[in-house]
Amino acid sequence: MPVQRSASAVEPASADAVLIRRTMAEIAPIADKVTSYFYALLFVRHPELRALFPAAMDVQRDRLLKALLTAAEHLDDTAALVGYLRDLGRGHRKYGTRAEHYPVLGECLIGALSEYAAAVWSPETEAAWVRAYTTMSQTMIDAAAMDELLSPAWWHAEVVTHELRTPDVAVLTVRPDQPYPFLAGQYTSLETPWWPRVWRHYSFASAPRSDGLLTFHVKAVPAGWVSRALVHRARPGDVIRLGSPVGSMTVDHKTDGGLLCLGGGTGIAPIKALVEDVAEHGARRRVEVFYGARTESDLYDIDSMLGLQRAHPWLSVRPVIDQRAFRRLPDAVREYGPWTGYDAYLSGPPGMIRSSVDALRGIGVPSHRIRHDAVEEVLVAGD
Ligand SMILES: NC(=O)C1=CN([C@@H]2O[C@H](COP(=O)(O)OP(=O)(O)OC[C@H]3O[C@@H](n4cnc5c(N)ncnc54)[C@H](O)[C@@H]3O)[C@@H](O)[C@H]2O)C=CC1
Repeated sequence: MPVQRSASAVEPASADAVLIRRTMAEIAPIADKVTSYFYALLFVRHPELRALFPAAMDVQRDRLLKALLTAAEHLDDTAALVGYLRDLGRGHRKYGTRAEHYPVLGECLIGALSEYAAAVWSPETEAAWVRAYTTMSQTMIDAAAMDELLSPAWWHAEVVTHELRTPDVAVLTVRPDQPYPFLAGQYTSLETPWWPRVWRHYSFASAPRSDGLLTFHVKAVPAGWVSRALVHRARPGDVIRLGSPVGSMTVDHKTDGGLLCLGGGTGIAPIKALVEDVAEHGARRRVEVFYGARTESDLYDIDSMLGLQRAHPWLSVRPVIDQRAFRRLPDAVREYGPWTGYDAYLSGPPGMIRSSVDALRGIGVPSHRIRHDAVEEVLVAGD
């Protein structure tokens, strides 16, 4: 989830924040070594915790570091940091993380940092890390405990339909074992039975339905264990696990402004959910969808998007095919408009999101009207 800076972010850095940022700057060039050493310490000292992590640790290593960097960056921005840590704490329930694991992780983290940031390490630095880690982990523990009262740590969901739309894109429908509340535009984490403890993000491809079924669009990517299993191996009857819904790319039904939606490739999934959401709320707000794909055959969901367009006079769907027009999605959007009074929703590969944000800002769409999931989340989505 993107971390929104709050007003307090302009305050001068505290003494602890200065020491922590100094450590992070010191380890930045050797970050891989530090995270490997951290996990080595953890698994040697506490072998019983190895079972909480996936067999292959590549993505996991990056995630720990990103979380640390994000926390260090926002250390003096309490409101933003607390929101981020609460999400992280809730998200860790599905891994089986318990309150007593946090001090153990903290000791190994400080062990790894003191080893690799020896040049700037001092008793004051250590004390700053202990204080920061204790406060941050307590926020995660409290959020997880609150969440436990409200929802399960994960849901089982049975695959009901599996439709191969192109040689590498499948549309799956699943039935959760208990009610699964979410909002159109959100995403979840998903684990397959073939790669235990390897979780990947997927957006819901439809608004909440009365029969409780959920839909996902999955593209098999070359080194993507989860995506390849979902596309080429999953069949009706298989049972997957789902984490809690997350994400803030949702429709504000208190306003009636237009929605400008850019969906690139399987990024069309949450856009379709948003369209259904607007339709269900009976609002007559304009929704303009630009659906980008590399080739005609990659537009795997165009028939159902055009079906929605026929059913709803307030909706327009424009396919943008790279090969045919020699231009990409953001260029096409620039040619239409102006987009005054519209909120923009972007979903697709990280490069598309970045260049669409630039294009929209360039034609005067204010940043606060541009919504998308954090690019770091999209990077590990769908592997
Ligand atoms: N919530 C979200 O933001 C979601 C994101 N995704 C992500 O969307 C991606 C979809 O991948 P594919 O279907 O293989 O898409 P793709 O690589 O085939 O590209 C789809 C469209 O994006 C455009 N595009 C790609 N890179 C661009 C760039 N640098 N600048 C401008 N336009 C660019 C292409 O021209 C094409 O129109 C995955 O990375 C997936 O993780 C998927 C679902 C939801």
